[in-house]
Amino acid sequence: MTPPAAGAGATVATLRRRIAAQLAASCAGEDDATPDLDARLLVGHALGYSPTDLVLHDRESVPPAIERTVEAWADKRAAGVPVARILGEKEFWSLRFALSDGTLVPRPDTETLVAAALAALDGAGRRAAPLTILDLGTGSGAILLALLSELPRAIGIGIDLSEDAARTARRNAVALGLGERAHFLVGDWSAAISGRFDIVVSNPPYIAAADMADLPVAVRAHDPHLALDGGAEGLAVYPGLFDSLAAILAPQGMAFVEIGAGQAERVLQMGRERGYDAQSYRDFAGIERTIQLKPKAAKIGLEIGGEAANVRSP
Ligand SMILES: C[S@@+](CC[C@H](N)C(=O)[O-])C[C@H]1O[C@@H](n2cnc3c(N)ncnc32)[C@H](O)[C@@H]1O
Repeated sequence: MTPPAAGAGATVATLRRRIAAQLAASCAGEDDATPDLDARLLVGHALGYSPTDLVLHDRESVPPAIERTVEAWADKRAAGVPVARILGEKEFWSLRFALSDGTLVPRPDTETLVAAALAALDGAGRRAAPLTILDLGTGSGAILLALLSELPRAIGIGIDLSEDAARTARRNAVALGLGERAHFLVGDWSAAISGRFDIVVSNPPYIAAADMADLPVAVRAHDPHLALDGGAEGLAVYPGLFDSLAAILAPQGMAFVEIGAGQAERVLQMGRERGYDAQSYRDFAGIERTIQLKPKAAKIGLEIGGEAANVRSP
């Protein structure tokens, strides 16, 4: 079907189809292109409708100013800017996260880590316990805030080296009504943390140096380098992070870290060499995406705390 021309008094449906056709043409040949979804997100955002609600409003006419806004956004999308960067927000765990220059766009794959932590807590009968959570490299706060939204008695600290990210995470916590239970600090991983946590989570940078240049432009040009660069083999952060667990993980605590495709064997090994029980969880594509570490020796007692010192508030 030929998409309707611009300027013909667009309805929601005609605008959506025209934008989808423009985006399909601009991304022809890209495997992971989603022109229909992108068009729904752009039109829906401009009109204040969710992508699913949009279909209920298909016959409404679109005010010309909104049509022009959507057209400008579509031109940016066609030039390779991700939808989340155009709109300045991304949904993660069905929650809305504002983004800024210093934050990674949270990825659906990372929901594997959230689901793994919740499943492990359910298995231990601890979902309703007064838990403490530490999120290292918190970015937009996606992991910590998703967990807090599911764990009514938990409190948490998110740390990022990027002050911009820590500020954005704090804004997200307040916007999501979780500001009382989430605190954000600027710091170098857990260097300045004293106290032990029931749950330590991290999605560290894990792109290998050789792969950085091959990343899609949407990632390479729009996600912060600090959030991506995992050193020569992509595994540079894990040894230090795992070493630090001895000082920050409660005796019955659990750590969950995200990994890249093909990294599971070596990261599991790093965890086991340090005396942890280690297991992996797969994402929806079947890729081992999350590693869980648990101290082997069953120690008695649970330290609640997580007192942060010598770190700057954003
Ligand atoms: C892959 S991103 C993950 C962001 C977020 N947790 C998520 O899953 O969407 C890695 C994060 O680690 C942060 N980071 C990098 N080096 C760091 C360091 N030395 N100390 C603390 N955070 C760091 C980056 O700024 C970035 O926000």
